[in-house]
Amino acid sequence: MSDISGLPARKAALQILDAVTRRGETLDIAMPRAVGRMRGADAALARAISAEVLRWMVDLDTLIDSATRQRLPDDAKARMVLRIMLVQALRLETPGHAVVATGLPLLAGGPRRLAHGVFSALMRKNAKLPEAPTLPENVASRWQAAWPDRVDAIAAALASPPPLDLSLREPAEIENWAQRLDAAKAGPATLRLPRGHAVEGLDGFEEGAWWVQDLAASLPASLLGEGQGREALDLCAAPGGKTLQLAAAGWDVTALDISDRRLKLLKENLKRTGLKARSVTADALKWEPDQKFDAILLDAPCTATGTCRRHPDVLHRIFPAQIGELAELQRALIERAATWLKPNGQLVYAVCSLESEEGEEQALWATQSLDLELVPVKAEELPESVSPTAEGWLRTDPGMLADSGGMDGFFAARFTRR
Ligand SMILES: C[S@@+](CC[C@H](N)C(=O)[O-])C[C@H]1O[C@@H](n2cnc3c(N)ncnc32)[C@H](O)[C@@H]1O
Repeated sequence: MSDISGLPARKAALQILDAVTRRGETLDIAMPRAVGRMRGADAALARAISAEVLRWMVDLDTLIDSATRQRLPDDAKARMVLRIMLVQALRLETPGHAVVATGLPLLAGGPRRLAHGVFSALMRKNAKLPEAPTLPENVASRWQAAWPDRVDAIAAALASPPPLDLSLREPAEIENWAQRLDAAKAGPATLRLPRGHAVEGLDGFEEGAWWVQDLAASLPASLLGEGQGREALDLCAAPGGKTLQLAAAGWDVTALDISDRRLKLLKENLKRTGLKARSVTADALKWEPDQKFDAILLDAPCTATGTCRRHPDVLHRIFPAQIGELAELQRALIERAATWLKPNGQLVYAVCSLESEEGEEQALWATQSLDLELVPVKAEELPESVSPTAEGWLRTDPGMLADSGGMDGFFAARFTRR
């Protein structure tokens, strides 16, 4: 059945969506296994279909339910195939005949007539998706409780994948690189390009003049300022966006991560940019340093719900149990890191999460329970588009900077030892 042109990409999309929604796998883990050695264009199509289904799943289901007399079970294969078919017609501009030709074979031996009927009925009715995706119920209730004034803007930001942000190795060269890349300035060291560029083909890639990093992701490391040769520990460092930033800001960096595979990417990034850092493969819960540090950046493992625009799988595989487990790990990491600071040293704790249990609540706990004192973030340390919170923390969300492409959701707080 794979003789039908375009069918392998749809089969891969079905496999990816199954892995995310049934087994809780990330898009990034499910994707390589599903696409195997598929042509680049097919693999990109499989990812685009999967990501769009994950973004619009609730609204696709509303359409499907409006056209079926008997509600299809949530986990029915026919429902997933219909989501795949509809999203192509409604979001990816795939012609109806191609949608049908590549969709129905996915249901070999199954309810093909039903799927064909539902798809055709919705197309005849000129079915449409809303302007902004509807959040899955559990996500909506969490974010509504945490960000009642921001939740609509966050959902609206989910409608499209984000632009491409580049962090510059030499921020002083920003005007020059903005011109060479025809890019907009998004922050003092960040350039922004429309999405869709092949990164390796861009001017400056080979010479390591920049690396890909969302504007929001570049803010936590910037809170540690210039290193002037002092010692910094980048705890949970790989694949290394923030290690590169710290090294470029003159810190003598030790970059630690538990994952050898991810540290390999960090080393490749160091090589390409010509920046230097020591790398250590270790579990931060067991490792003991033989020195203390002037600065520690703890970009902790988290649910990554702040990256929902590029990783919409988080909308369907993160539940309170995962948030609770990660929050526990984060506390253990903060507790250890706090003991590795030199007197007057600074610790920045950061997560790319929109869950207050991983962000705001951790910062409060750290100042109440550990030997740490908050060093409030000041407005002048941040790009014009971002302000510190009243508490002196940094909080971004995908609905910020909406007119120029948004930004990831991040939380960061800076402490010193009491
Ligand atoms: C949010 S990512 C770090 C991103 C990185 N700071 C950057 O800017 O590219 C979290 C990292 O924590 C690492 N990690 C998870 N548990 C760890 C542990 N117990 N010890 C050390 N690293 C850990 C993961 O391998 C992952 O690379």
